[in-house]
Amino acid sequence: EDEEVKRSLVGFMDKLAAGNVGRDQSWGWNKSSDPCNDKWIGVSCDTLSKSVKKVVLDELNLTGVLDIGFACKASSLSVLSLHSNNVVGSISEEIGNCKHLTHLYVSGNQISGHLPESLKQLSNLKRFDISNNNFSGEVPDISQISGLITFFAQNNQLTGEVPNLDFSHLLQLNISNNNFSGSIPDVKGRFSADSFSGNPGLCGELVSKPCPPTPPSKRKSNHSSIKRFFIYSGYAVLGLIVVLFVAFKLVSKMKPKDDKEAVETNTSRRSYKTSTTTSNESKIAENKSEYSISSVESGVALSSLVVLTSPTGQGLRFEDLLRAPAELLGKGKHGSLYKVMLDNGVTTLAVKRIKDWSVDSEEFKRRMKRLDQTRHPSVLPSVAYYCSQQEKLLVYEYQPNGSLFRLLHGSQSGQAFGWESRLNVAAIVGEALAFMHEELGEDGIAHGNLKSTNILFNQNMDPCISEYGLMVFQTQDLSFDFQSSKDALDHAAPTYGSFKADIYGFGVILLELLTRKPVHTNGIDLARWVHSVVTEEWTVEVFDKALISQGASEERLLNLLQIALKCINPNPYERPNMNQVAIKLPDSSGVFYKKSLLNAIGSTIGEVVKVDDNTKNGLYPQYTFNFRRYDHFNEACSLEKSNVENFGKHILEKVNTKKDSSAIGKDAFGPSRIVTKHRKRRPIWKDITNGKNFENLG
Ligand SMILES: Nc1ncnc2c1ncn2[C@@H]1O[C@H](COP(=O)(O)OP(=O)(O)OP(=O)(O)O)[C@@H](O)[C@H]1O
Repeated sequence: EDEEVKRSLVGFMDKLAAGNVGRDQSWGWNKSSDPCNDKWIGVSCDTLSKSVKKVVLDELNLTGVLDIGFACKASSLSVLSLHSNNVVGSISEEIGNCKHLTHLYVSGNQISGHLPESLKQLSNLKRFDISNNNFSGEVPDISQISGLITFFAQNNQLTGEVPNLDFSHLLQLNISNNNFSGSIPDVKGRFSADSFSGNPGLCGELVSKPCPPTPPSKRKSNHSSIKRFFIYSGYAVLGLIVVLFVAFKLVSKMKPKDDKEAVETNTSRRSYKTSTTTSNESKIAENKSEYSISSVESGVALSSLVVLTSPTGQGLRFEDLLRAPAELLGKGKHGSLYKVMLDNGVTTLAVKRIKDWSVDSEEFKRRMKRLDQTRHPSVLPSVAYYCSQQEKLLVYEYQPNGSLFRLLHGSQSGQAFGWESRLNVAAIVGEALAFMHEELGEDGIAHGNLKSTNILFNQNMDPCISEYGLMVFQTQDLSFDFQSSKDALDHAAPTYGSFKADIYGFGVILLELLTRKPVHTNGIDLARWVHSVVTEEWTVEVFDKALISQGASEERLLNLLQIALKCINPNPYERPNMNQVAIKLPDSSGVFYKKSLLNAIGSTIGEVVKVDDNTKNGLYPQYTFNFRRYDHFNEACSLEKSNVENFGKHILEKVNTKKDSSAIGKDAFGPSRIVTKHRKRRPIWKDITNGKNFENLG
């Protein structure tokens, strides 16, 4: 780091740790050493630029004063985390200098004062947690930070209206126990009353407290329109009741006949039965398929397919599934998996049939509902499910590019799966898992069966976690390394074991990425093998030789190995939680950022006409663009590198060498705009999930 930054950081720590008896030499943070080369405690650096990227000083009993100004002298700082210390002071306007900040975590301290206006300038901010402090005053308008996904500010003394946030993109919100007042805005059905409770001045439907009527002066002008509105609504409601009544009568008359026809037309293939258990109304409400079906195995009439909110499932009926040809993809420990191509010739689904499910039907339905509400772009959502006493079926979108297991250990395992790609998989999966654990911690829903066959690649070769929440961890499933802690876990809540088993599973995935060795070979367990090699100080031996020959830095390999070893600690109580793991992983947002920027450039200047998916060979995809705006310039430009900025320059060079500026037109972008215009805009989850729809970015 450069001298000035180093001095500021030392100043930052001196203030923060003032009077901290626990601080010793081993922490670093002094002028005679370097934060990156000498590994100051809590500091992570960018390996190329050797500049400070993350400062994580959680639970260190720090009791001094926070001086953000000093910290933000490290201009590439992306994560600042001071969870659970006893730090005082305030967040000053100088935080605006932390332009690259993506995560700000200061919860559980004694920080007070107003939030600075310059927060608005943190356009890269994704997660913001100031909960459990003494902040007061109003929250500045940060609605422009569209990449913000977490906003936690509970248990402070904040006042004014509910912060103006981009609710359609925010994934986590908690502003409970403050002094906010006024009406709760439309949160797009994404948050419940819990996010707002403990603010006596708040009103609105969500907190079941009607807002006071608008003052008479305002009301008067609206009076006649309100009156008219009520009169017409009255008529409308009356009309609707009549229509529903008639429809109900008609449907109940026609229904037995319809079902009979259905049974008759389908008996040649499978046997269908009408449901006598559910009323028509509840069928509509639960979005169930039209037909109920007898169990595939036993022929007993049971409940029907429940279609969830994912767009792929809309209109899906059980009979569509049964009519379609199914190909058995594999039989795992917990059931079989079928690839099902629907009649429409477009939709391909993967149907998991679970046997011996240890959870009762009610619990299963509760899980499915919670999982449907908890979306992350890198977690494959279930499209629909079927639940009977005898069996459960889970429907997912089919993912065409196989699993991480196949990529690492499949038949073409000779092919390159580069270091950067492996780091990206680790980062994306780690962040997604941390998100799910945080969201579903209270519901006790962990993945339960995390392994490389459950990490799938979608059509863009982005990894996603599949089958989240389907299994409940049982101590008899413990692998060798768990045995020593079996007793301890037997006495802990089962859900605790599930979350800790996920951490273990993630650690094993990291080991697979680092070693390219399967989890079990000839009776040898990968985790045990790595442990034994590391304790005998043959550490370098564990790494995949291909990584070393590709020039992966030993330091980064060792860092990732350290994380993996913590995750597979035989004692589950000593394993970190997923948030602690994710924060240590390389930053995955860069991956999303590059991808969406590519798409942004594409949609602005032309069309992506071809994508060569080289990812299987360990390369980035190659995009070929046709320029829309520059008609005379109708050549394609391709990009082989991951480096988007070079790509921007490359396009501009081409445009500029044409020297025919009149043909480019008035609205052509100036040289810096293609790159910088989109640079400020971080991708939002929706952009990432729907890779083709990037118009808004333009
Ligand atoms: N949605 C999907 N799209 C494409 N392939 C999938 C999908 N889900 C699973 N697969 C693949 O199908 C194969 C069989 O899956 P299955 O879940 O039955 O096996 P498993 O994960 O090895 O075992 P289990 O989950 O029962 O412990 C695996 O190789 C898996 O990667």
